[in-house]
Amino acid sequence: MPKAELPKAELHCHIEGAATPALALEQARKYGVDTSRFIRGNAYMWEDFTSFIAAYDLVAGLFRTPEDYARLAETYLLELASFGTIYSELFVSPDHGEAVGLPADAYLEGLAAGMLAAREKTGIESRMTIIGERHLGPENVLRRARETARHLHRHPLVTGFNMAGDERMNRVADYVPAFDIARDADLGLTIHAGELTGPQSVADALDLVRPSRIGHGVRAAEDADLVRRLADLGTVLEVCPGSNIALQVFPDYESHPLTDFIEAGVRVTLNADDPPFFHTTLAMEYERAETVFGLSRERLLATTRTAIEAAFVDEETRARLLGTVRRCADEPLAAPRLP
Ligand SMILES: Nc1ncnc2[nH]cnc12
Ligand SMILES: [Zn+2]
Repeated sequence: MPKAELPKAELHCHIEGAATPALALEQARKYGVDTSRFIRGNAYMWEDFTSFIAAYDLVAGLFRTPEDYARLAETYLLELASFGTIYSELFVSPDHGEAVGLPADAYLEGLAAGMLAAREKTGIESRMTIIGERHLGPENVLRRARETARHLHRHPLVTGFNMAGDERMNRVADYVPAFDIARDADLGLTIHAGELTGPQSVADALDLVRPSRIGHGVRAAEDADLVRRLADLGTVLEVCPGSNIALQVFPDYESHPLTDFIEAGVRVTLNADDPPFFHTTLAMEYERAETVFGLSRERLLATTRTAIEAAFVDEETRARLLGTVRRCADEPLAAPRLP
């Protein structure tokens, strides 16, 4: 563990989007796949949201067995732990497993093996939130919610339900039955909204899904009443500044509303979304929050605390992780002591 690392926690990282180009290239060699369409040098190639999702799907297609997914999760979590991350909530998408013939069960078991191996080696805690992909349509997301509710007991690391994908397609209302099933199954709820479309999608998410967290939510900044509503409700935003700039949700960091939300009392967390696709890491997000957005060390610690408070974990785990953050706040130069 490097010295004097501020404890970090993330609530928003898509596991397939965490594969580095180097790991993707190794997988491509293993399966004899030509990657020249989507990897050049050490970078993924895409230019807008649509081509990003296309590249992302091609990378996901390079992971085909439970062992591949175990390696992906363990590699990513070990990297997170190396810079002081104590908790990571991975967004996992069984649609990607199914696309290469890997059933959801085997997909989740592979990921869980990697998560447990990383915890064994470093103490990093992690959980999985199941993604329904919006652009695959309401029926598909509903099927995913039903299956997730059924699989809960077999996969104790699955604790949440989410919808990602192309927010420009269909209406939030079309997906309400899926979220109702997930809520009834006691899964934590979060939903991508206010990233590719405006504040109305955040308002719809609050009205119809009633999630405790929103993925991105940044375009809510265009509506002052909505920002007040987020603050009053205590809804936690999973803010991903590097992703927002890479996907041109905002032209530059000066236009990004992170600090406006904080000043308005909205609860925010820092996240990397799909780190290598957006040339970022969680460490870089924390670093940038300090150097570009001007957040103090106390504010960064508060951000980690908010993430742990909003994490989809059992109360015992939450208390233990909050204890780690508290000890670091008391001892400003101490590295996080993982259990
Ligand atoms: N930034 C993002 N927005 C919506 N869906 C995604 N899936 C992976 N990354 C995403
Ligand atoms: Zn996302």
